[in-house]
Amino acid sequence: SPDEARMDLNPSFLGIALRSLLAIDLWLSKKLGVCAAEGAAWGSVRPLMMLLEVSGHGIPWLLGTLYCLARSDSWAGREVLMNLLFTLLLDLLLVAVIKGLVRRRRPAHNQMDMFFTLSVDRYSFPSGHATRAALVSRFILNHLVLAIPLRVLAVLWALVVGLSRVLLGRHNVTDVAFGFLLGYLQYSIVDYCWLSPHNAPVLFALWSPP
Ligand SMILES: CC(C)=CCC/C(C)=C/CC/C(C)=C/CC/C(C)=C/COP(=O)(O)O
Repeated sequence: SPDEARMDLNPSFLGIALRSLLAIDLWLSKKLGVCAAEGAAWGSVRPLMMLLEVSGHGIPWLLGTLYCLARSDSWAGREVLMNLLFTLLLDLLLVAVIKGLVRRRRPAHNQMDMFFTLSVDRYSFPSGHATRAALVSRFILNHLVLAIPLRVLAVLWALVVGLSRVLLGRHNVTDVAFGFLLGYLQYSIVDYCWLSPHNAPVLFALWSPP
């Protein structure tokens, strides 16, 4: 119809801005994917990036939290760990739903050699490592009493995990940027819905101290 033709010929400012952002994103992400393969410009740093990948993977965080929960002998410790577990599971669910809805393909230069992935992890938006890094870092800063250097380290770790996703070629810059934002917001949700023996007594009765 004439109306549709007019819309095609006069794309909105938002449409142009989004398309430009995506073009810059693809161009920048390709340039930054310097560890995407052994033979890439920074291929020798790839093992270090893979180590960062493991440090932000869901499996070690879930198993580590479950292990600490099983060993915890205080109510306060169990409460924090139970909420961390809830946070990690909520994050997996939310990222899987968004990845499944958006279905953005991973960058062409990525090698799909990640360990232990879910089927939705063939998609790249948002970066699950970035969401986890942001929320775990915020969780740690808010619930552990740490010296300043360790607090700085927690923030640096999250930033470096996010950066490593782009350097490895796993993600575009916008996947990681949105991942950070989502992880940050998810922490606010968890803080708001904080589980305690008062509002979830059954859950805590399951994990009575040994
Ligand atoms: C152990 C418990 C309590 C539950 C297990 C729940 C479950 C289904 C865990 C799966 C964990 C898993 C395989 C996570 C995938 C992590 C990953 C590779 C994400 C991709 O990150 P991205 O940054 O590349 O998007």
